[in-house]
Amino acid sequence: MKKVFLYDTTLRDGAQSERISFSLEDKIRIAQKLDEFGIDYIEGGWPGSNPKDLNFFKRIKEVPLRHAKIAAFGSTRRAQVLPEDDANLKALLDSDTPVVTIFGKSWTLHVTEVLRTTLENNLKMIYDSVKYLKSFGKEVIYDAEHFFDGYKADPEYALSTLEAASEGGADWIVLADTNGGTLPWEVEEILEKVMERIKKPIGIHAHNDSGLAVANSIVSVKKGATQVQGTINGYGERCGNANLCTIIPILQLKMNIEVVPEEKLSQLTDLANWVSEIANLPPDPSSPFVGRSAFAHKGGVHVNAVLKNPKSYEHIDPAKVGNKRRILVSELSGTSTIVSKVKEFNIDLDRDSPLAKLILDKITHLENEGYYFEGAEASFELLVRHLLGQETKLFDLISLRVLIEKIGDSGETITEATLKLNVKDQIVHVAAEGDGPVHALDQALRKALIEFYPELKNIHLSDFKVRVINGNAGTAAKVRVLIDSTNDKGDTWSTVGVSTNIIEASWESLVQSIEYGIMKVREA
Ligand SMILES: CC(=O)SCCNC(=O)CCNC(=O)[C@H](O)C(C)(C)COP(=O)(O)OP(=O)(O)OC[C@H]1O[C@@H](n2cnc3c(N)ncnc32)[C@H](O)[C@@H]1OP(=O)(O)O
Ligand SMILES: CC(=O)C(=O)O
Repeated sequence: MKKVFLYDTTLRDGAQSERISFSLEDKIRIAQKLDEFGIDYIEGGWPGSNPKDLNFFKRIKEVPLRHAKIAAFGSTRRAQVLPEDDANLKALLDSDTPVVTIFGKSWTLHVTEVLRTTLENNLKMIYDSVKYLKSFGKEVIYDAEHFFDGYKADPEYALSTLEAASEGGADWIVLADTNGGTLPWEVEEILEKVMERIKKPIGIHAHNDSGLAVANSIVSVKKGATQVQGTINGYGERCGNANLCTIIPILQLKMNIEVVPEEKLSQLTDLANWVSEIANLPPDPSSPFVGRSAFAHKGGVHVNAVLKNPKSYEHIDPAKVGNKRRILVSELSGTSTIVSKVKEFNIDLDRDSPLAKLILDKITHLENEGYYFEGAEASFELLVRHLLGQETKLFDLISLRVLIEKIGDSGETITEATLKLNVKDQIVHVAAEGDGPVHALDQALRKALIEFYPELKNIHLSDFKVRVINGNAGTAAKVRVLIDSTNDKGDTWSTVGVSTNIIEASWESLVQSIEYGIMKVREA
């Protein structure tokens, strides 16, 4: 099998994603990370588009890269302009990159209706632009925009556009499924025809509008394409681009094509999460290979089998891509799940023990009441420890009161919580204000406990989610409150509370969050 080159366009096509706006600093950091990971080509942006992209190419020249080549992206020359007078081609050359990628039109509809020029002139635009860039010694990648749609409309014309690029001296001909509507077998058939005519290295650039970008990329490689363009996490305009985080492990683990060093592959999950952090988008838990749920087992039957042999429900070893197996506890669990899960807390339980059965019954009952342990593993651990008779309670509640006062439509809302607790046989009575009822309760609880549990100062609430469980009961519906917490070491944990009263559900979740945080500090 020939070498397959990875071409990343997260910084250009990925940035065309609806919710993404990378800063210049973000772009530099992502480029460095992609280089370290072993990506062959990094498309940095369109220098003719905006000052940020222009500056990216200035800045990246100062950054020592180990492996990747930086590509600047743009279009062929404008219809009525000579290459040497074309502002876009000038900006590409000014970027001073070793690689320049230009896209041109393959589809007659785009030539006549979008460029509004003749079919003949479009061929000249492609040929002239590539030839001009080649005369400056650039590696030129020609992206044939809408190639598959163009081929379906007029195969001869679409092929003649590739010939124009090839004759102009393009080093690569990349076929783009720009609208993402092509099916894998169409890609295969069309690629075969292209390869009969064009004797240049071929690449694929697929969009995901039919959910087929990865499939179309993979069949292209199978047919002989040696460059795959895509983005980290599949970011891109509309439904995104081909997801390199899916393509890389498929090529490497299933098709035996080494595209990155093996040790880098085991950093793929970290890379995906890191880029999503920079993009300020939550990671997609269902993302193949790298998602948090990619190797999460929930059904009792699955967990039972995975514990006997992971291959029974895992298509690869998660460690190969830096991910990990997770066993989820829920009403769908069996005793095998419980035994395996409590082992994570260093508790050995026999599968046939009454305690394993008791924990399972309790979970099933509580989930029926609206609890959700899969998303609140700290609450599960506390529950197990209580059932084992281990004391984790920090205090006894004597009374709790929350007052909310607002006078007049424009008056400020004041929220105050009062707590009376028995902490280590001392009665503590405190009040605190907060931005809302949960904040006020949190503030009061901290005030009451800090002198007994000074570790509390390093525990913080990071997220608070409320979900109505039986919505048709209106305001009498039960609510589930999930609280995420963190500590100064970066550990995170989640707890759950359920009640028809949002304050009570929040209190339950809040108390557990603090109990768990203190328990972990003391264990350590
Ligand atoms: C398939 C892809 O993903 S291509 C990449 C798409 N990405 C972007 O568009 C992001 C960056 N784009 C931009 O910043 C701006 O659109 C610019 C700077 C490139 C152009 O801005 P403007 O000059 O104001 O033009 P505008 O965006 O309104 O229209 C695009 C022009 O490019 C022309 N054009 C489109 N494709 C090509 C091509 N392959 N070769 C030459 N010209 C082209 C269009 O015909 C249109 O010109 P016209 O209306 O005079 O015919
Ligand atoms: C080149 C490109 O981004 C496309 O055709 O989709």
